[in-house]
Amino acid sequence: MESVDKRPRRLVPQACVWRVFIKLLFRGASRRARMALLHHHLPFHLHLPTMTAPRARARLLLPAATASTGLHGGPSPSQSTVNTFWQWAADKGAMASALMPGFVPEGLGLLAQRSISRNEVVLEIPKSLWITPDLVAASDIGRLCSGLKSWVSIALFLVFERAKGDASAWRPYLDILPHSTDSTIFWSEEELAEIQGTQLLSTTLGVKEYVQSEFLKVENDVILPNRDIFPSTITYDDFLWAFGILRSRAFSRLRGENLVLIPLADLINHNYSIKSEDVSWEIKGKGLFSRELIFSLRTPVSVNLGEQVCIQYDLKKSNAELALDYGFIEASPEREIYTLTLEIAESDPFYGDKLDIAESNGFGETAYFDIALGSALPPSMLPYLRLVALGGPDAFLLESIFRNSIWGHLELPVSRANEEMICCVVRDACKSALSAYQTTIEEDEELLEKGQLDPRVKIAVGIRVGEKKVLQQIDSIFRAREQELDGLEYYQERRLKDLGLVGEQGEIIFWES
Ligand SMILES: C[S@@+](CC[C@H](N)C(=O)[O-])C[C@H]1O[C@@H](n2cnc3c(N)ncnc32)[C@H](O)[C@@H]1O
Repeated sequence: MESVDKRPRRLVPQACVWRVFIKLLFRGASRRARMALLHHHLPFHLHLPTMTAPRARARLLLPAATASTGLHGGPSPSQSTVNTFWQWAADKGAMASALMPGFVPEGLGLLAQRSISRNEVVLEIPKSLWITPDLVAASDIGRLCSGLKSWVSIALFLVFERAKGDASAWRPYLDILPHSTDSTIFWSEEELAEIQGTQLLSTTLGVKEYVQSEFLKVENDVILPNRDIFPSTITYDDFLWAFGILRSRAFSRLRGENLVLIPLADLINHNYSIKSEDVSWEIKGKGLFSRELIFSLRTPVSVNLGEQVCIQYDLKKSNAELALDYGFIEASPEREIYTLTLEIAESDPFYGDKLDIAESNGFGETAYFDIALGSALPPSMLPYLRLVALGGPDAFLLESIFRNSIWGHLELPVSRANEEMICCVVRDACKSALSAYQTTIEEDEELLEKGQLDPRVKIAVGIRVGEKKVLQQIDSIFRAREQELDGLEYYQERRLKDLGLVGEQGEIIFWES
């Protein structure tokens, strides 16, 4: 579905003259997602409400949620509700010979009714059962939805149909949808206090702010002027529910403008051990001349009778994205991502030249670098950092005669002052970010080892420990670099070498005239 930009807090390093902003965005993958799907929707600056951590401590040792209250606190659908939905989907042409919906630890899921081989087609859902912007356009509220973003029109459709109750043709589907998930957008203030200091907190607040602003627009422009069509009150919470449903249930390639909800197929849960993503489903033509589109789902692994058929939702999502979209995380280092956001400040005396250089090399005024636990820094991060920090005696490199070669120069240390500056700024930003967390890595790890955490607290602890580890890793990379400053080769030395003016031992060669 349409993504939203996530503009978290800015960190201004104390000791350095230029600014580095650190914030969480959807990871590298995320960056793609952000660019493709959402980035024009959020205001750049977000205000973070003050979160009070101490009240949240009480939750730490609560037992895990019990099945009787439903996975996410709301009532679970009853077996008969699930049966009604199953029958309704079959009547509308859904084909599922080898599986059935059933209750599983993740809420509802798809259970194998026999052994199923890898790559076997397990579900086929005709387009007539999909909820698309076109379906909304042809519905009772269709004429009111022209011009709305895809996700806004489908969200409005979901809350509109839900408010109709028995009168809705979609009731059997709406009845099996969860009341909420463990996505951070549904967390209480007390639960959010558990992620105080994290990029995920600012992202979550940013997303909620975005949803609220979209709701206010749709309320003013569509709902309130059409009271005859929307007789019952539709609230921000209803709209947030629909947003959460779309984020957690739309398949990864069926988002943005292509947003589609596919009932029954959207009961498929995620299994971290499945490493193939794209082969699990496709959209293909069926029937005479292949005119009818169907969504076809294959099992990516073989499954025994009674087991769940699952897929891999998205290999590239960070834990923060998983927590935000679906309400779970994984214990794997490549999912533990911190996004360093760098910016060429408008107040920089060389702003225009730097921006020009950044743009000629595929960057902008702001650049996002996703850093994963245990992985090297993204290759273009150091050149960009050096560019942002360039000034003083090094500023000659910004002159236009260097324009074609500057990026090559920035890939190597420019000067001691420049290199020291980048170490200082990044280390300051890391220290500042680390000081905002309420707990240490050791305290978090102890909590995780003890177990018995409420699912949301477990997500919170996993997220904050992951972010802190990545920040420590970044800090240690730049600490090591700081210690090497005297041994590095800088631009002037390289230039003299190129001109043959430096001897084997690094001495400057003079000529006799
Ligand atoms: C596409 S829906 C799958 C159907 C869902 N289980 C239900 O009850 O409607 C995605 C949601 O299922 C749950 N889910 C899926 N895979 C999960 C997993 N591996 N661990 C925990 N929850 C999972 C999360 O609540 C997620 O937001």
